[in-house]
Amino acid sequence: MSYLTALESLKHNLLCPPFTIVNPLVQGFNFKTSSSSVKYFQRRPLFACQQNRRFSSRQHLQIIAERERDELAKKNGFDLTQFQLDKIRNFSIVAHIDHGKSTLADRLLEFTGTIQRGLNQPQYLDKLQVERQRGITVKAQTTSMIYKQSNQSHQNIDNQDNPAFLLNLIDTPGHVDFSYEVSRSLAACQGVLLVVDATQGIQAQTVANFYLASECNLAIIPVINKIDLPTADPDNVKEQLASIFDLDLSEAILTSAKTGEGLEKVLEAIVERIPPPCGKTDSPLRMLLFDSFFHEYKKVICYVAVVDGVLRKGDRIVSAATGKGYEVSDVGIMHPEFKPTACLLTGQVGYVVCGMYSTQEARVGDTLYKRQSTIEPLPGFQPAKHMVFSGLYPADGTGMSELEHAIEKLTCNDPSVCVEIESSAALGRGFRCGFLGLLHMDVFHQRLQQEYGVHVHNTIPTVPYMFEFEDGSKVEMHMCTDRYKDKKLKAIWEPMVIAKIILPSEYVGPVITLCFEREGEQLQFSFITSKQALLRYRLPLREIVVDFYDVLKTITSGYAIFMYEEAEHQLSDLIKLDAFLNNQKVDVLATIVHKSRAQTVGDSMLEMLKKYINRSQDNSIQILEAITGRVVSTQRVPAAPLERKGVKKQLRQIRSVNIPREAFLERMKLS
Ligand SMILES: Nc1nc2c(ncn2[C@@H]2O[C@H](COP(=O)(O)OP(=O)(O)OP(=O)(O)O)[C@@H](O)[C@H]2O)c(=O)[nH]1
Repeated sequence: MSYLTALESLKHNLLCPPFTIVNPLVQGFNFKTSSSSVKYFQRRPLFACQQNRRFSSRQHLQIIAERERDELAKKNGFDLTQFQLDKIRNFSIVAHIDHGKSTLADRLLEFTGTIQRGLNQPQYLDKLQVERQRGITVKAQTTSMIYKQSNQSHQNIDNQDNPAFLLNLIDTPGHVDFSYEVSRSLAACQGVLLVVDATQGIQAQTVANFYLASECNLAIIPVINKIDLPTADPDNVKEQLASIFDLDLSEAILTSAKTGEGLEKVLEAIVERIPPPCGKTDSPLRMLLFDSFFHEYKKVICYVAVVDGVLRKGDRIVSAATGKGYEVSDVGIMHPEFKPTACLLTGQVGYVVCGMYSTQEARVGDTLYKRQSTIEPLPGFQPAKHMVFSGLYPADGTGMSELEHAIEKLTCNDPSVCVEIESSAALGRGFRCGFLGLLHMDVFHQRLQQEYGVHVHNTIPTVPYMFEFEDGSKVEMHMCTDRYKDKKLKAIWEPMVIAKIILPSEYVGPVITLCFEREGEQLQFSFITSKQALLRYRLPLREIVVDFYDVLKTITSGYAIFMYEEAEHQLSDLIKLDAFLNNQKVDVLATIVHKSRAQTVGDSMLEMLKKYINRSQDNSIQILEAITGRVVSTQRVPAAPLERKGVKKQLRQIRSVNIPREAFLERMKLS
């Protein structure tokens, strides 16, 4: 574990009163510790401590801290039993990217006294370093708040004295690449706040999230945010909500997450319009595992929604997916950090620690239930649909097993990534991973480095092609492997999407040109209103995943709404280019390109290889079209003395030809 990771873990999970972070060297602390921990502190002077206490190691500190935290929780007695079903509301905040979800979530946490903070603090629920650096949410976060209605607002509901409600909020990401986080979160909710930026109006993910929530039969509360901005046009947004979603205009709540305007109305609407969960309190326990993450000491921590029954610390539970049994060692809610409770009741959302060690055990969508009871498992989740695949190989001193552990832990927190082992003659052993998009892939790499300190080389991302062989069989492939070298390739089919673009009429011309350039086939062109047009196109996925949306946003000044759904694979003019060194095929150099670009890509690959190839003997390089065997490009590299001494060490020997690692990395940038 890196020092920074340890520190973050301490900050988030360990440091509750009476612990503080101190710098013992700067503050002159006299640590009477074992010699190894003295060394530890000297190398890493920042550490957690409690005055007048001694800790012989980090583990010792951890154990003491956890024991004290549990004692504290018992003393404070966080009692969830007061929140029976009718006093619970579970909801997600959903929106298009940057419409203000996380800011609104922060304000709600402040309003309910769940967090106290000053101005200009980073967003509380965007906890990951990558989120703070990029300014976007990539991970759904769950937090509970206790909301007491004011006398005035409460008079409309019932006649008890100021009842308290347990509100479970899930803040979700807005970018389409993280939509799997949204769909899983919705499974733990009965309603959503659909936030729309008052200056931008309805956008692609507003539409996608609206339909996701509707499909789950959730109550939808439209919230028009950023009304403090001079360009805000809430009336226009209300009209859009009515025309596109058929929502009642009076349902929309106007807010400014910046100034705090409208917050109480939002909380009242949550209590009044979102139904309480409808589980059975006296049935056997059934809970949905909807998220998880890996904790250095406790191992997997599961986020669960209790659908029926009650979960208590010490209960023995079973996973419906694996049949394995566990004992619950800790249970609680996020308020706003881990708050142990004695139990979780029907309808409540919280965390469970039960000794699971990996993603093989903690499967999102799984049903957990009590041993010796018979239950019907919950429906679970649709598997994630991977749009791009890329190889990850250890780099810069990272070992294969280190990378494997890091990927295992990270996929526990991001189950939308699929992983399988692959090996390449050029890069050694690595992993082939599937992602929901390029941003998702980028964020995954960054998290590997920042949260687990591992370094990776990634291969060029590809979409999943379908290879058809002469014997009639078809196989989906996301790398140019030689696994099926005994079969004769007949054709390549590529994944397609049906794209729907809603845009102001004045931008129709440039968007039609863009779709044409990206090999799109027009399916529909119509006008929704006199000012808004609708275009539908069938497009190759490979053209979408790279930069289509960015270009579309630029040419329409950000006004186009873009959505797409999967379509069937299509037989395409694609060809596989194989590279031959001294008449022998080198699988890691193979690539798939459109026929029209075969010559250009073949030539540049050859030039690049020539630059790097070992000239100690006569070598020939050829790029061939795999199906027809047509030679696209060919070169001879004549023998010459090695230019650099010692270069041999860095070379990979393939088919008796030495190729340096950087050649493969450069090759990845081509095509
Ligand atoms: N003026 C103004 N700015 C706001 C308001 N709400 C959010 N913002 C700003 O809008 C930007 C995006 O806000 P976020 O809360 O990060 O948006 P988000 O929807 O959570 O973004 P993602 O999670 O990345 O999709 C930030 O710069 C916020 O400070 C508001 O009511 N008024």
